[in-house]
Amino acid sequence: MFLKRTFSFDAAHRLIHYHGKCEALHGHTYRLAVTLRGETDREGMILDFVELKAIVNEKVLSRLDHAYLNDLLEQPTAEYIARWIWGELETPLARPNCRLHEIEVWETASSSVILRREDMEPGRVS
Ligand SMILES: Nc1nc2c(c(=O)[nH]1)N=C([C@H](O)[C@H](O)COP(=O)(O)OP(=O)(O)OP(=O)(O)O)CN2
Ligand SMILES: [Zn+2]
Repeated sequence: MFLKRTFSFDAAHRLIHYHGKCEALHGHTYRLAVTLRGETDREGMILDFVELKAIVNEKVLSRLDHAYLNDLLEQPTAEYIARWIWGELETPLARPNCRLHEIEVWETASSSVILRREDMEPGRVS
């Protein structure tokens, strides 16, 4: 079974290895979806939504919201932001009954990237 919770954060960035309007400093209201895959525990939950929110707030949103993303990543594309978020969340969300399955980052209402566990396997190009 899959469990998903969505979040949002506002951040500024510029794409330095890019020729076009996104080279210039600008901002987005990003949306983030965190999906776990697992089995229900004795409380009937894959993971308490409240706990998921607290972990994502502490590990990710506290660092990305109202931040300049180039301070964190040289080229803060949605792809690299998703990878960074995966690295921050994989261990804190790991449980005997579930683990991180997917990160989706929307840069605009119509554009998103999806990063799944299989993309993070060694040797995969992602
Ligand atoms: N594969 C990717 N392509 C682009 C990324 C990215 O992260 N991954 N990022 C950008 C820019 O950050 C840019 O801000 C997004 O541009 P655009 O989609 O044109 O966004 P707009 O808000 O201007 O959307 P409109 O629908 O044109 O108003 C570029 N590419
Ligand atoms: Zn942008």
